[in-house]
Amino acid sequence: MAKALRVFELAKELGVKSKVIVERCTEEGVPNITNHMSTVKVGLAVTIREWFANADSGEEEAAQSDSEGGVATATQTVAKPARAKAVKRKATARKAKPKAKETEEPATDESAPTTQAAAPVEAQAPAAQDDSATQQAEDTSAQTTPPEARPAEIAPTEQAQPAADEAKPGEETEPQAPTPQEQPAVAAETTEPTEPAKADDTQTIDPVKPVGVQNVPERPKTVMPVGKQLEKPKQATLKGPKVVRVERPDPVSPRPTRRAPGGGGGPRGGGGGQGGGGPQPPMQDDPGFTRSRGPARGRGAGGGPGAGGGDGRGGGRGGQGGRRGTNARRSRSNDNLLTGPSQLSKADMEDLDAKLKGASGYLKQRRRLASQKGGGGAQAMSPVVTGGKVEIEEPITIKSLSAATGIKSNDAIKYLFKKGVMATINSSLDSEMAMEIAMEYEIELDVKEKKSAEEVLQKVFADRERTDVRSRPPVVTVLGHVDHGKTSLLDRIRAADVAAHEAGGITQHIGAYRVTIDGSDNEKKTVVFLDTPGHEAFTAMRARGAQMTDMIVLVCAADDGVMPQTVESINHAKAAGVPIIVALNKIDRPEATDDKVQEIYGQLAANGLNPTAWGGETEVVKTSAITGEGVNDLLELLDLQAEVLELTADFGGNAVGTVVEGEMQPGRGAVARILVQEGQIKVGSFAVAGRAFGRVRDMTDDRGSAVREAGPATPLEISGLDELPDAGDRFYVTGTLKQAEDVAKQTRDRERETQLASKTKVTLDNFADTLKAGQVNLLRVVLKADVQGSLDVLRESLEKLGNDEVAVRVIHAAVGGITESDVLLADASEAVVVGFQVASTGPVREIAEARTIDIRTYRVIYDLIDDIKAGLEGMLAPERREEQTGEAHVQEVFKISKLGLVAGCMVTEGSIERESKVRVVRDGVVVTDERKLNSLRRVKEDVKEVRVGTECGIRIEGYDDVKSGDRIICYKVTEIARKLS
Ligand SMILES: Nc1nc2c(ncn2[C@@H]2O[C@H](COP(=O)(O)OP(=O)(O)OP(=O)(O)O)[C@@H](O)[C@H]2O)c(=O)[nH]1
Repeated sequence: MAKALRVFELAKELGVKSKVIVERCTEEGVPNITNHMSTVKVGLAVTIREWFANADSGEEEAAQSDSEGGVATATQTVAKPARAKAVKRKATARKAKPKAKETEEPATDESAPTTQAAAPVEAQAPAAQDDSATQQAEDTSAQTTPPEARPAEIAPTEQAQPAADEAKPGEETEPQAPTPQEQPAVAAETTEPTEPAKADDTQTIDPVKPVGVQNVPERPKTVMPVGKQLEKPKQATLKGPKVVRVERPDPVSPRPTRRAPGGGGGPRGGGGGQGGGGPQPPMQDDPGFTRSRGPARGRGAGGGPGAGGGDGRGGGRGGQGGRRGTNARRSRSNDNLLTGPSQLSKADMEDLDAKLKGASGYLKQRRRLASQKGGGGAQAMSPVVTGGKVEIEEPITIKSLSAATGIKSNDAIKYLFKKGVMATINSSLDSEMAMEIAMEYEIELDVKEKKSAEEVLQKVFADRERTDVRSRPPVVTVLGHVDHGKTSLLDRIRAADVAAHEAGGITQHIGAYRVTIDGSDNEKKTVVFLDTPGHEAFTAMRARGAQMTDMIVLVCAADDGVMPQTVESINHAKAAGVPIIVALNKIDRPEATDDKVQEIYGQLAANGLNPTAWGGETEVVKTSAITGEGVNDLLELLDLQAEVLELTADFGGNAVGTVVEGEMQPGRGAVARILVQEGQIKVGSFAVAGRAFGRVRDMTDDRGSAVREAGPATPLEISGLDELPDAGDRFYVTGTLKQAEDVAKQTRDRERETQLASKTKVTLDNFADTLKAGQVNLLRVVLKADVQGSLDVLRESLEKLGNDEVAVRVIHAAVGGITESDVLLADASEAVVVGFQVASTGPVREIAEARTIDIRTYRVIYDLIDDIKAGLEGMLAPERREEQTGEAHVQEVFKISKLGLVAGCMVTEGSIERESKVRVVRDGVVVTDERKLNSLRRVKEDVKEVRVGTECGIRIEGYDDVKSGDRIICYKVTEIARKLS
């Protein structure tokens, strides 16, 4: 609230005597100003200041031309410095208000003092006047101003009127001195609104600045400008970005720590100040902020960041206030939606996001636009917008790819469609395809294989502390070509005649044997042998054998030499990185001559196994499984090699090993043959192997003896697992059954996922294959086998058979005998049932017969594969071979009654046979084909054959369009059954 002054205070301020003011007031009819202690209302004080200021500025002119006492008196009393300042301010006012200047220009010299006196009222828009003040100003003007200058002088006063008019309408035309009762009321009205309008709105002119004394107190803060600017502040002329106000400002919860102090611009920082004002709630504890509020500056139309920021401190802060203002922030944030990740803080982003979510109309449109352009907000963070590296875990589906990268599922599906791949959101993608899609969006996909519970378990075992490390027996794998004598050699070593019991004389599945031999130092040494099948179909099993072995004995028949599977075995050994010792077996055979041996050495050397006899490093031992020759030498070499390798294992802790084989045994259920590689396993141990888990019920060694506990390098058969594990599965003894179960169940889930994924697996390659499959003749097979390993390799072998036209599809493969459900499945899917080393029961056979389902069982793998191959070949369309036997030229065509058209021909090549097929060629074009002859005549006789150089009459069955000049070609067709390569 503005403070009223006493006369003496005002006099001091103006540098005049109190008496002068009292006298002037009395002269002007101002009531209640009787002595130096009289109270001067604010409005009156302004008027009094003007009197003395006017008197000062018009000093010289007044001295010459103005004879009016009031002004003349004032002129004489105004101090010089105050006068100089007033002149300066006036000049500034002219700059700021050209309009005011224009009104002054017509003024004559005589009117100049008056005009100058009126100008401050107009241009400076001083604080609100009360009626008396206004009246005083008008009175002054009326006395001194020429008629032509009056309207311009009065105008601002009229504009300043509303406040007064409201109180006293109609009084303007008859100016009177206000009554004492009216005056306080008007003063109250005029002083109240002054509060919000602070100094920075006063533009460049300070009409109430003291003119007499330099060190006078600050002008009263409550004094408000009058005239135009009170109601209509001058428009800020900012050049900053135009901010579109899009909605009513939302109340923003104050964040004092984030607010810049300020907002009230300096003289030229008004723009920034405006930006900072308006919608902000007052923050009383923040003076800078408080200054920024208010109707005059708080229009929310301020410039953007720093726009119009003043050069003074206040201006700078005003600019900052503008940047922090809600509207400014919203404007900036919205821009960021389009331009990408912003510099805004997390809090700002959350704030923005919340607003966007709740917004409608324009903002939603902006958000949509931003989303389409891929900028701003959450979208901006998405790799689909930013590109870069993205990790994804297998198995990958379109859905998971979309989730990881932000690529829309539909876009991925469309992409695949364009590539000719039909897919759905749940379709699996191989990693290559997923990467290809990602690359379209400049995303580098880093495909991570999912770490299974088993892998975690494996790591636990790998990282565990070794507590009882000791030397262990070597594990030796015997590899070699089929029938080169692997099993016989092993038999010789372990004195067990396994080969005699093998159906077809072939080792069908992997076996592990623990053999005690006489070591090089005459100590008994134990060696574990793995006997692997030699047939090509068992490649996978051989590979597994090589992976768990310490060294390899490569059996090569001395009468045969290095064969394809010998080379393959060498490659497996090399891949496993284990030493190889060659057993040149069947050395007792007459074909095993020295020359042959040398030839084989050459073959071995050519495959990277240079024999020591040739100066190489590969030991080659000549052996005979029949006579036993060289077998001890071989064992000695193995022992030496084991010493070199210094093989050790941890005999403490839980066992870990590898499944060698699994089979279902009557009364025992799932039986796993395992090789323990580290730790201990006991009857009662909890174990997991692949999908199988359980508690070890019983254990037998390789000789069939029951054991209760076993350590490293021990081949065992164990029962107690709930399912059959696969050959090659890692076997772990776990602390609890739950742990084993968890690992096994996860493996089962993964298998199921993989199976499901493989059903709908989409790749560019297999899509074409799938299409072809519609045209391929499929031989569907239900496959049963005695053990898992055989089943795996049989399945692989069968599915490899076939070509573009025919193929085998194993629709079901399982270990065990042929059951009714196998037959029913085969019936439903038009399949054959094939059993290897398994049988079917009588009732099952009866069902099969009733449904005409073909059940075939085999004991030798060759027979099974050959039969299936023959079945496939039978499905192949036969090859059609055409042989031209003769050609005749039509010389003339006759129409014979009862017979129709007859072509008179000359046989030009071979012979025309009655039973042959013919085609007609006209001008090099076949006009009809695969026709039969209706009649073949020579002269008038029907004949079976007409030879070259002979004329004949030909009638073609169903074709009467033969013309002279046609060629009739005679040919035979033979069909040849095709073979699969
Ligand atoms: N004369 C002679 N015959 C042998 C020798 N070793 C094996 N044979 C014979 O060769 C044939 C095949 O022997 P296997 O031991 O079954 O050969 P394999 O390599 O184990 O054969 P697969 O199990 O099919 O891989 C048998 O008839 C054996 O009697 C040998 O040193 N000398």
